[in-house]
Amino acid sequence: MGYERISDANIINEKYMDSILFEERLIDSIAADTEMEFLGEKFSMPIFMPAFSHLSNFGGRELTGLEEYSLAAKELNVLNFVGMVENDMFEKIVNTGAKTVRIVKPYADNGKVRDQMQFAEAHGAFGIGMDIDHIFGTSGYDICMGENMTAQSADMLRSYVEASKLPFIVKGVLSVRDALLCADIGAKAIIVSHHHGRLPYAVPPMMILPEIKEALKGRDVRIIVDCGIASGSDVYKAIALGADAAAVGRAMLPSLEKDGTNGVKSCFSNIRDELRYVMSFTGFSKVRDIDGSALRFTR
Ligand SMILES: Cc1cc2nc3c(=O)[nH]c(=O)nc-3n(C[C@H](O)[C@H](O)[C@H](O)COP(=O)(O)O)c2cc1C
Repeated sequence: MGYERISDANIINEKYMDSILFEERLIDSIAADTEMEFLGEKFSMPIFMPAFSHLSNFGGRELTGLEEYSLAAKELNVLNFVGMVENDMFEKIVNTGAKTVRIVKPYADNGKVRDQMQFAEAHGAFGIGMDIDHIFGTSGYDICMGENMTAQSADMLRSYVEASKLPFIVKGVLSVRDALLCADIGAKAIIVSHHHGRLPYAVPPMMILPEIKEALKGRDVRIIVDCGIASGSDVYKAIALGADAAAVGRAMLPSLEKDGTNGVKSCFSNIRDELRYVMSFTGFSKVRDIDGSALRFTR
């Protein structure tokens, strides 16, 4: 039999997540509750919106997909994220009333980075951040939607943190080394992610998560995980391995496309219900109590 090489980090990631199984702990268990706290605010579940961009008006509807999922975030009381957008679109998103983190691109035009961060702060963002895993393309620095990206030093990141009163979140952390640098520059949270497989053979975020969690012990840095998270079981595994919350991106796209805000609400509610179910089955009634003791690793 031939051996087929797999470099796609999305496939490697799915296989890793599916290799983790649950024990049951039913005696003395009570029905779980999915409320949680993140950076001083209460949310209904540890399941956050993704930092998306480029979503236009699905089905010819009036609002863009970005606004539709932001409305769902507001109605569900979950933390909202948005990625590469111009200021006018950011304003529409924040005006939905969703608590929103703006993830700014590592633009080569540093004035644009600072302008977008300042705009976010002035218009009521919950937090700001940067996706540091979108610096490189295969020919050098990446170009996205005609915008050049460039390298970001620790000093540059620190200067963004110092320029704002908002919590700063670094997205695209996939090593203990970068996680510790994020703590050093004063980031309040990181998103452990490979940005849907930008790097071939990228380590599954959940595989490296326990090491990152351990390295950040005693540092004031919260952890979010994304990539391939599509069910309550996936969210549970992320939390059990050390995350405070997980973000669901591509898995909610079909519901968003079909039914807009209501589709996303129903998708997230289903994921939350499965999370609650697995928590109850494994003996954890509160999100903050979940640990890895009910996980079984099969590889
Ligand atoms: C259509 C689309 C647009 C995205 N735009 C951004 C972006 O502008 N900024 C960013 O940090 N990540 C962006 N992402 C990456 C997601 O935030 C997320 O990290 C990635 O899709 C992995 O999560 P998932 O597997 O749940 O989709 C985008 C992803 C998709 C599919």
